[in-house]
Amino acid sequence: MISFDAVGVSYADTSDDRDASGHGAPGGSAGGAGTTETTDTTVFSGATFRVPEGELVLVVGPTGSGKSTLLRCINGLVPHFSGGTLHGTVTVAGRDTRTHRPRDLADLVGFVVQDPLSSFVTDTVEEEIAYGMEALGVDATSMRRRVEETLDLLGLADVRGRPLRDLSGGQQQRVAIGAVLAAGPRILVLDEPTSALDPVAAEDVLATLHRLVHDLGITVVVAEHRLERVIHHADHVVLIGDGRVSGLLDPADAMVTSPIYPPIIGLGRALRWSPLPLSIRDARRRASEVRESLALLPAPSPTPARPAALDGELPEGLDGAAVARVDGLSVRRGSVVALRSVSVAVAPGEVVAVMGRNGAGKSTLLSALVGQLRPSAGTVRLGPLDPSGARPAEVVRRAGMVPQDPSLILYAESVAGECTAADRDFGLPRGTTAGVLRRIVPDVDAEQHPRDLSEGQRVSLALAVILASEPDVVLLDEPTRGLDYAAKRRLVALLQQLAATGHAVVLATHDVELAAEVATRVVVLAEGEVVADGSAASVLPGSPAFAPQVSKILHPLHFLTVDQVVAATGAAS
Ligand SMILES: Nc1ncnc2c1ncn2[C@@H]1O[C@H](COP(=O)(O)OP(=O)(O)OP(=O)(O)O)[C@@H](O)[C@H]1O
Ligand SMILES: Nc1ncnc2c1ncn2[C@@H]1O[C@H](COP(=O)(O)OP(=O)(O)OP(=O)(O)O)[C@@H](O)[C@H]1O
Repeated sequence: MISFDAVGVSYADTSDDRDASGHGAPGGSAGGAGTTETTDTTVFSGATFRVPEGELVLVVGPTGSGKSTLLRCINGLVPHFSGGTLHGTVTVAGRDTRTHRPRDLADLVGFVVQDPLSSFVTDTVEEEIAYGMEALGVDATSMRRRVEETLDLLGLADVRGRPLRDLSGGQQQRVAIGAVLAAGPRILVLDEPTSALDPVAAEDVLATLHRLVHDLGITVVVAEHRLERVIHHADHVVLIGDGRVSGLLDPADAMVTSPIYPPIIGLGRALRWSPLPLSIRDARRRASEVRESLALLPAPSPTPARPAALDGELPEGLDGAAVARVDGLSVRRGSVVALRSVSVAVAPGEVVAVMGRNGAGKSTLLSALVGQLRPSAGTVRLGPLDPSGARPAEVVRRAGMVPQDPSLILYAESVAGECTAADRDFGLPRGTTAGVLRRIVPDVDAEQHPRDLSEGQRVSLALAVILASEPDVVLLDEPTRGLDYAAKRRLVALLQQLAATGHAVVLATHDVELAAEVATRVVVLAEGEVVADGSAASVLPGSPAFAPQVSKILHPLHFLTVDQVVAATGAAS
């Protein structure tokens, strides 16, 4: 049904001949380069595979390896709108994408892009869900029914009339998925669909996709970095990296050698399990012996190692040393009370993960900490400073935030320009920001325009700009979108280094594996209130939503990460 025959894509270095929106010149550059002297960069070549009807195929590859590019070939965005040059042939249900533009494929292929906000064409939730159906001429009665079904399916009934731009990041991602699902395409292509979803919402969306594949024969192609969320739903895996693309592989076979693998596979590999289990259930069965032997050993030391005095709740006496604190904080956003009487203090050396369902108030808390939102009650302090009354220059010295949409803090025309500007703005030695960027993702092209970066590259650039300046407290809003496991490990190392040198880190995240690796403390918000606040080892394992894979497999033992198990058993990582 989807057929790739010797497919390759290259991008011309065309920063001069693009329109301001960052999309290719109208008509694209199918088969041709831009209007200026250009050099082509090949993203991948020689992709040959066929996805049969009714399969769920997962595309796996490092940050910037070409997953989005490959997905865009399926609905014709490459070559028609993304500026890429297409080699070879892609056909979808017999239609050649070179001669069929995205709108000629819209009845067949639904596409959920990585950045939901950029895909919205209407103003409110209901309108957006109905829009795709209207465009396809679905009759009013069916449309009404499908809108209701979709609102229920994605937990959006409560926000149905709300403006899209006032929704939280996860709520926006749900709308983007719902809008595409409601139109009922035969083929669904989703680019990192769960990156902004809380763990329960992510599981719901994937269970829905699974049902569509199994019950209705829909074909689904999905690219996702959080393999722990998807791998057990996949019929086949396509690996992409170093410019090459595999054929369709059995998921368990692919995981034996894939350089990218979730913790369950890391554990299976370390303990030399064969075949490798893909589901928690299979892994738990396989792990019964290990659980027994680990139970005889002392409990693992918390990760990461940190001063004992800072473990868990902020000890009294250290209160005065808090680099950031909110007391009795309430924040109203339009008609919504996003935070209610929240009190949290963060000390130097802490890495605090703020977790909670979509819309729980995580981004609101971060925005209030940098003074972007004013309290309706309570106080916010960065050290002694009240950020909402302070000059921006005073705030940025104390707190730096990477927002959920990283492009909000990127202004320059090139990666190098962005890094130089950050060095200058923060009075850093030349090359500091570029050095931090290289530590997260080593091979970003310095001349590239930020708008042309892959999502993970763009997130990394924003992280580098903020981390390089080393403010007292670093605030990161869902910082791992687009990041592969290796980049995440490098980010974890950077954050631990910052914490070890007396800085504090607060990250709002749904990435439970990241929280398990890096958080010294976890604060859980629900409906704007703090419902848990303690060490990662005390908060994460007990929660069905936030327990990391290793914890689920070894429950009731308190192991959170593969490294802890390796350290305890002496197994090879
Ligand atoms: N429009 C474009 N013009 C020029 N280069 C591009 C363009 N889009 C992507 N690239 C480059 O092509 C490569 C592949 O990008 P792509 O977005 O397909 O990667 P990805 O695997 O989806 O990344 P991520 O995991 O970060 O989402 C990257 O090096 C990126 O910088
Ligand atoms: N600009 C806004 N205007 C009105 N309400 C808003 C606005 N931004 C967010 N909200 C609402 O405030 C509540 C908290 O949103 P917030 O973005 O803080 O949640 P979150 O926990 O970060 O969610 P997510 O995990 O989905 O990113 C949600 O109900 C959201 O819809």
